[in-house]
Amino acid sequence: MTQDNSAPRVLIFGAGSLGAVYAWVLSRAVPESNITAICRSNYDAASQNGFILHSTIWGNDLSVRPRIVRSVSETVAQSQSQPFDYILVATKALPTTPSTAELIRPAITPGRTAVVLVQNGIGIEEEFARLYADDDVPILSTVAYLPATQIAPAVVRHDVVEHLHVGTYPATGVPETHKRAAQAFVDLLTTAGATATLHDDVQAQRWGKLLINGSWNPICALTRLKDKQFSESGRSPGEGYEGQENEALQFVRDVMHEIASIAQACGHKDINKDLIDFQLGRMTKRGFPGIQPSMMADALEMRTLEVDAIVGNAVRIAKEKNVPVPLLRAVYLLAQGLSASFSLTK
Ligand SMILES: NC(=O)C1=CN([C@@H]2O[C@H](COP(=O)(O)OP(=O)(O)OC[C@H]3O[C@@H](n4cnc5c(N)ncnc54)[C@H](OP(=O)(O)O)[C@@H]3O)[C@@H](O)[C@H]2O)C=CC1
Ligand SMILES: CC(C)(CO)C(=O)C(=O)O
Repeated sequence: MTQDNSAPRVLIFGAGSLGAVYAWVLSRAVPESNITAICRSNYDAASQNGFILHSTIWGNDLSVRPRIVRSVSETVAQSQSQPFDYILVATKALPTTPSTAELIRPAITPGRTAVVLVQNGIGIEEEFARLYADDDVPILSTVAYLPATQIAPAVVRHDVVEHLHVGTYPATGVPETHKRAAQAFVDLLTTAGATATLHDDVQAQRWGKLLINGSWNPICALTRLKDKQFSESGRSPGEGYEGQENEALQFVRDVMHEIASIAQACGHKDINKDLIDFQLGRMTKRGFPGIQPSMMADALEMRTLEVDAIVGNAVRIAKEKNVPVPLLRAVYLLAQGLSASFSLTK
């Protein structure tokens, strides 16, 4: 495949559900030959057919054929001196050895490559910021509203919503070139026809999204119910639904309140009751059975759960700030236990 030197070059590390969606999205703004996807379990399928996307927003049977490689070293050897403009990290945010920050480092050209973290959770940027502290590498932290599931190798279903919130990490004290890299990435997605918003400080968006992920993701993973299914499971036989919040939904709301009180203790005053109503409303407006959060997809396949990035880090911050979070702590320990059980039963 010949590359277009006038267009940005993108490396996708973690070409699963979100990685595949963004490969397709970006292919509407840059040639497929400028996009490289590092694949692991879906390598054969992606090499043969590219990625197939079925989306309620963009349509069915959409396909994209980026360059497919197995590893960072393979792509570095192939690309010789041609630097990547963006490395999209769309793996689950898991504590691995070596870390993801270490794994992608050989593909980074300081002064040129921006690292775009497309991952849920809180505090996920720190391993990258620590390792690249002495290098000129913009770290773009992003918050994705994009429910997507890989339903077969390299085949992804996407539903309902698509929006990426983008900002530098950290929000302040970074060179102006890092702020420009964030703007350029938003412009690239907008040119591709996607929805992206630039934020001076994207951490408030992270906490706002954590209301959803810190509650629904582990609750759906633990119960194996989609969000709407769980909320309806709290209704007693014969009990009406409209206008009445049942026990299950009240429980999710209570967990969200604990997450909001941690965010407030960190200075994010907008993570409040109104935002909880809004985030809960996303689910109540949806038709039955609702959506399957990414952690539920992992639980059904008995894969390690992203429980520390999404719940554990928030519980640890709560402890530091003396914020009582008994429900969130219980959810964390149960989800952590479930995740640990997978390696025992495999
Ligand atoms: N799915 C969703 O609806 C949403 C997810 N998110 C967040 O986005 C992030 C990505 O989630 P999602 O797309 O669901 O994740 P998936 O599990 O679908 O995809 C992750 C991909 O990363 C690959 N991968 C992991 N480690 C490596 C490695 N060392 N080398 C090469 N490939 C690797 C996996 O390969 P393998 O299959 O071999 O394990 C898999 O293909 C998460 O932080 C999630 O919380 C945010 C919003 C919505
Ligand atoms: C809840 C959802 C789908 C929102 O986009 C998500 O972030 C996830 O599944 O992890």
